[in-house]
Amino acid sequence: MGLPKFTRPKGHDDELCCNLYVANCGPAVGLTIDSITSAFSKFGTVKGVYPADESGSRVIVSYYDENSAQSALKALDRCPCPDLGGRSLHIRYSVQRPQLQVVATDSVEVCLEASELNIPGIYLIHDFVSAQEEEQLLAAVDERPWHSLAKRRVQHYGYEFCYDIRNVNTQHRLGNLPSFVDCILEKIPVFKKLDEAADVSLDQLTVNEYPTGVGLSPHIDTHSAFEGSIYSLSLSGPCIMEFRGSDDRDKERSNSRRRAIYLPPRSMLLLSGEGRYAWQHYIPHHKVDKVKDTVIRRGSRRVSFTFRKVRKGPCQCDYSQFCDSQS
Ligand SMILES: O=C(O)CCC(=O)C(=O)O
Ligand SMILES: [Fe+2]
Repeated sequence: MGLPKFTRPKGHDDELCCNLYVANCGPAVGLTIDSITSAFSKFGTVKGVYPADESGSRVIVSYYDENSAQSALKALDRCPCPDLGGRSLHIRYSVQRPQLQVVATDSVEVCLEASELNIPGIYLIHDFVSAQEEEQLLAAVDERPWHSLAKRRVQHYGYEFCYDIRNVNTQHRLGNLPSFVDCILEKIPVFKKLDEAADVSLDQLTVNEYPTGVGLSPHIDTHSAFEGSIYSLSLSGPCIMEFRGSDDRDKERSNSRRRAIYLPPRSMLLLSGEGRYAWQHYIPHHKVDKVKDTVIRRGSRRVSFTFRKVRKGPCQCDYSQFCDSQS
């Protein structure tokens, strides 16, 4: 049986419940599960004693009855416990995390191909760069200075992207895109076969480095900042990218407007048309992703190269409700 996952109760600290989080208690401090069970059984029938984490010195004592838990907490918290070698325990209430429910309602089938997504304008090409090119691209960015944001690091080329205004300062050009991305830019025109209208002359690059488990909040890239084609190359580690149809305010229906795609390293994603202008994209903050029936661990980092073309005039897209140029 898997380990039950417990957390602190949401409400007031002294709200009654059946489970106690007991610190300074467990095999790592010389107390067996049997001796802990026996000591806590004085206050009522113990349903189970489980490790609270990997430390070996914190356990969850679970009773059938709240009153038993309350009595144990009152008697044993911060008092030397004679049945446990005089050890002083630190005890709080704890509730079981509704984990299965979260997974069930929160998960969305992850597609492997963009065509399965059913979002117009989204395309994915696997193995867009070779393993050797991937290595060279990573080495090139690692030789250059990173700029640290709260949870990830970035580099900007061509134009700087300003996160506070979610836009670029078109008056301040940093220069040409660096020559180490030539091997990518040369191949970009193959997207024309998938999307005739794809922009292939790109002048802005943001490199993002995400540590394991770090994702990206839902957003639509500002319409007035960039033209209609946004390319994102994934390197080093995989992730999933989710999409949310942003006009859907009805929570009941929101699942039908949520889609997800698996982005393996070396794949190139194109967001264009409706997928670029009218769907939010984001990367869930997960350390592992469930893709079909396989659990895939995110690597120690994912590095993405996002190529865009800075817009010089107002956006005139057909999605005015999402367009900052038209509102
Ligand atoms: O990391 C990525 O693949 C996406 C980055 C992104 O959406 C952005 O910078 O706007
Ligand atoms: Fe984006």
